[in-house]
Amino acid sequence: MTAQILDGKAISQELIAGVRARVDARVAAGKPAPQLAVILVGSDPASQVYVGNKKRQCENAGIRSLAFDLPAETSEQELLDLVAKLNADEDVDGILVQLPLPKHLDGDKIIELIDPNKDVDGFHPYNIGRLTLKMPLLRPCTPRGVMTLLEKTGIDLVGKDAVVIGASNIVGRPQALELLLARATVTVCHSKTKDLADKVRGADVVVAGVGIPNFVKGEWIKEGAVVIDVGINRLESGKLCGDVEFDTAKERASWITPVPGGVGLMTVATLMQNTIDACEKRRG
Ligand SMILES: Nc1nc(=O)c2c([nH]1)NC[C@@H]1CN(c3ccc(C(=O)N[C@@H](CCC(=O)O)C(=O)O)cc3)C=[N+]21
Repeated sequence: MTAQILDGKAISQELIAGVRARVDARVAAGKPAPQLAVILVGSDPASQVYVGNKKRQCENAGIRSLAFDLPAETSEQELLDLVAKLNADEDVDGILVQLPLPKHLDGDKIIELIDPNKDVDGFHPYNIGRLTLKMPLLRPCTPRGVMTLLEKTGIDLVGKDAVVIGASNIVGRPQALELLLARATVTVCHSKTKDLADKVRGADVVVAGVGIPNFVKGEWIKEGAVVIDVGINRLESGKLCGDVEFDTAKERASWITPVPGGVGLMTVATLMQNTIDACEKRRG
């Protein structure tokens, strides 16, 4: 079998057009467009690329973006004060603190201070708790974007065997919760998992987010499985590649996401969705 490509570029553009229509409807009704605050501390080159993409997609979606580009030496108190100010600002709908933060800053502590109703990353313990309890509010962008891609395949997830590789707070764990909510049978694998290849061989859906180039071998993929590659690894050549051995996996999968042009673009489009969701919920 040769896989169909799940085109993150096309699907993310569809999503953004949908967000744009909701924003335009607000503006036509005399309401303010949503406003997203993006806080970037330091100058990590990958973060600068991602934040640049977020700003560009805000423009396409009609969302106002407020950029806070802070020096790497920013103190924890300064960052906490900024978040508190944005929490209190009625004209701010979403607050995003780009991760990873410089080592002297405690990301968990800062995320916990964000107003959960403005937590468009869906990282606050309140929002993760809501997802855990089957009452999602703001959902983490990457896993929600992956669920949108899975919907596009038309495959019913109920009762399917899903294997998530990676157990991070921003990808693996919330991805497992999303798949469980969709009533798949979920196995979460991580660096201590025994016989990973066998687990993947049994999977109808594989979601890989480990950050190691070509970590998941094509020969592990079950014929007809859906393969979602969340990895974004920059090779020394400057080329991007995912966590899955794409060329061999695509000969077995029914659907597969490319890198670049897959999940990464969906993450940003889903951030736009979360921002309009947060705005409509908070302001009406
Ligand atoms: N608070 C926070 N929220 C995030 O959502 C968040 C974060 N921190 N830290 C880092 C990760 C990573 N992330 C990506 C965003 C866009 C692409 C993206 O646009 N990717 C393009 C190309 C990227 C490129 O050219 O480097 C693609 O895959 O085709 C990828 C990855 C958001 N993250």
